[in-house]
Amino acid sequence: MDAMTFVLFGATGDLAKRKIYPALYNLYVDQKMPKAFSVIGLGRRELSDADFQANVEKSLHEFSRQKPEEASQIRDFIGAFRYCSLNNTKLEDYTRLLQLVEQREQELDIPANRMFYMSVAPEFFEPIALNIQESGLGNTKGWKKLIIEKPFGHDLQSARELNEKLSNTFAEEEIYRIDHFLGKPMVQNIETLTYANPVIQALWSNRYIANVQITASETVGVEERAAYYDQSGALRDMFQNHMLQLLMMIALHLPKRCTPQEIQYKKKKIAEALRPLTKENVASEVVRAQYGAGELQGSSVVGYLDEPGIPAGSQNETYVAARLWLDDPFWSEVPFYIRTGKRMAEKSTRIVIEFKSPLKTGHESENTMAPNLLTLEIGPGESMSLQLNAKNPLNQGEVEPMHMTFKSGERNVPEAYENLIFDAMRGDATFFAHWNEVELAWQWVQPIQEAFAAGAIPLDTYNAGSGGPESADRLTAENGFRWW
Ligand SMILES: NC(=O)C1=CN([C@@H]2O[C@H](COP(=O)(O)OP(=O)(O)OC[C@H]3O[C@@H](n4cnc5c(N)ncnc54)[C@H](OP(=O)(O)O)[C@@H]3O)[C@@H](O)[C@H]2O)C=CC1
Ligand SMILES: O=C1O[C@H](COP(=O)(O)O)[C@@H](O)[C@H](O)[C@H]1O
Repeated sequence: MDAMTFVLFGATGDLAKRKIYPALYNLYVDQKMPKAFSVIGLGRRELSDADFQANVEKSLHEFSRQKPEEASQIRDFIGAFRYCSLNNTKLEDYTRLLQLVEQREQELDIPANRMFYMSVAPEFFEPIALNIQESGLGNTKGWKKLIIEKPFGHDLQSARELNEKLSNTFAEEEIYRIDHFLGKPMVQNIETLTYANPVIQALWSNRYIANVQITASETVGVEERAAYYDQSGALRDMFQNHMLQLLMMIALHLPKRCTPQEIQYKKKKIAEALRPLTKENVASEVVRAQYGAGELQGSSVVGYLDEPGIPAGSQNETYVAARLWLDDPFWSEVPFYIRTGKRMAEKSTRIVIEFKSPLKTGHESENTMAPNLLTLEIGPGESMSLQLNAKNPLNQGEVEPMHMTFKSGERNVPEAYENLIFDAMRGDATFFAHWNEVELAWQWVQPIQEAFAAGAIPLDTYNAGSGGPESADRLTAENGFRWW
């Protein structure tokens, strides 16, 4: 692993505290950080290096997967951190930053390899990239890379503009667009599952698969993010990025272990194969809804419109479900159902593959037999479970479902941000969103955005703590299925 300087914009923010510092620390403990590295934290507020280091240490005690125990290890780790007060939009502030970066490179005697991480609000993505270029920070003799947070644009046009601007400073292969769902261990496992298991590989097509269901249900509501979420909604916040990325990953055909470039190529092919929605059919393929008041885990919770900061009469969706089709030889005629919502009964992100009914046997129990299901539980907790049918030993005439389940159990597995930062450091883009995928995903959701804006799709309601709006059942039922 190359020695490097990690330049973090948004170092005093929530994401840095909860995810980025713990990720760096766990990589350090697991000896996955370079032998020599320096971290430069940036934000507007004035902090001394000591204050900054104390904040980082506090975040590790609170949020790290592996709790810091050895004082010397912690000291060594946070000793690599320096702070520089900077306004993202002021070019003159970058002169001080460049000086500090160069000074640290000299002190540590490391090459000018620079990893820039934009953990700031999206309106700063463009000015930061420009200032990195203008200040000379980007003209390095070593490598430079950019990790960029979501959201990447708020529609097709703004995403294209952002990409265009970033490309003046960073080449595509230098940009690592974070989609943290791609860092989740079970999602990273999909690739291996499909190429390393002949049993699964043989079944991975429309010949055996009846439908694919991707669910991300959350119990949390809008929390303290009203200003962002009311502009974003479930479509932009979850569907365009995380959910479509899961679809691309699960639909991949991997006859062998592939390079990052091959995976990106295959994901692009899947995204291109998504059958476009039209003005005429969008309302029949998409359901949107907003949560009302309800009961969740024994407590009453308010509806979306009564959440702090939500404007009266907001028509923003907190739930989206859709039926998608891939015009691809492997997947034609297989519906993909996607749903995601806030304030639902349970927190669960999962993919369920429903297999076609068993071969016709003429046996009377055939119609009542449960389908074979392969369930990949992505979080919280990870498991993989296969539902098969077996004879009930107490009633020999009866066929009943049985489950074979693998749980990752007590293993203290790395978190998404650890996996992703590690991959970016070593230059592996397999689990990052390539521009082609991002652009195609925005292109696919555009008719939905337009239909929402025009009020062409009714905004249904569902009670907080429920399984979502009943109207979503239509999407599966119309093809003879149900949600799992
Ligand atoms: N928090 C989360 O769970 C998630 C966040 N994200 C994304 O990560 C990014 C950061 O989010 P989050 O950490 O929550 O945001 P916060 O609002 O908590 O932090 C924003 C950071 O930006 C800095 N900042 C704001 N304005 C300026 C400025 N003009 N110049 C320099 N620094 C500035 C702030 O520092 P200061 O106040 O000192 O200036 C602070 O460090 C966003 O893109 C978000 O969408 C993505 C997924 C989850
Ligand atoms: O990106 C986001 O993801 C979270 C859900 O992530 P998870 O890892 O907790 O499943 C979601 O709550 C948030 O609204 C969205 O911005």
